[in-house]
Amino acid sequence: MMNAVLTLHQVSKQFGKAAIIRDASLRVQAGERLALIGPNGAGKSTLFNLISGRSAPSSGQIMLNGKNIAGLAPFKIHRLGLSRSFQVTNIFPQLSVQENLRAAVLWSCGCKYTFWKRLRGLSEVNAKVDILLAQINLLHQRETFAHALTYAEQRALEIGITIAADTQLILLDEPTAGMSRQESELAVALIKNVTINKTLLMIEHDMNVVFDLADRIAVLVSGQIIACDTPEKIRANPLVQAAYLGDETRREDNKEIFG
Ligand SMILES: Nc1ncnc2c1ncn2[C@@H]1O[C@H](COP(=O)(O)OP(=O)(O)OP(=O)(O)O)[C@@H](O)[C@H]1O
Repeated sequence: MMNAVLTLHQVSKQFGKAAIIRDASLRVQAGERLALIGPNGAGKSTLFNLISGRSAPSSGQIMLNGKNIAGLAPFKIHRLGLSRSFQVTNIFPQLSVQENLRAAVLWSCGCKYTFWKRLRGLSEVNAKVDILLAQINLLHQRETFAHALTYAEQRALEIGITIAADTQLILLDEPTAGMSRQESELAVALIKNVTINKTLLMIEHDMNVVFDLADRIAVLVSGQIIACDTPEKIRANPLVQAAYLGDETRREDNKEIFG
């Protein structure tokens, strides 16, 4: 059996009396790209919040490399090897692109202020920033204030911030939301590139992106994982088709994929 980087075992989350996540179990294998899909309000962001420590599950286990991380603080989970991006772009708009990345690199290695004074330390950080700039195709924008980037460039910067810590597991929340088809295609290429030899778990609504990027797809409906399989098997799964074609908001988009 392949190595699981992340394992969810019967994870549930209640908000008051409402059961939002119900007995979710999932294995994310080392090196795979797994997309979490599901209709609006299915609980995808809630599940990401449980995995990344923003909130604690009501019950169940979340194992990161064999260690139960359920209920740990986000920074502790990060130190154990998980980074996440958010649905809403999360950058420092008043800092330049390279300053954003430098801050992420410094934060990720737990560097204190004094670290800046050590030239060797600083040049190591700058070298890492250069690698990140190249990976996210923003070398030519290094001095640009983050607020002046295009939306797609801001999302790329956010991915750079997310991967700065070199964690084994990367969680991306709707990385192509709001992008044009052409921007999405560039973002997919970028994500493929930066997740080589990493493990990716991502929430994504755009089925073209999902089918292009994912090795496997997990489908969440009303807080339950109803299927987790290869893209082809998910496409042919009648339960998934019913869930998607029943989703009024995306019926037309989804007809193309499942219809
Ligand atoms: N803190 C909270 N308190 C109460 N209910 C919540 C809370 N957070 C989320 N919910 C509810 O949980 C359900 C799932 O929300 P969630 O945002 O996880 O869904 P989602 O699948 O990410 O949706 P979308 O695709 O629209 O982003 C929704 O009904 C939401 O109202």
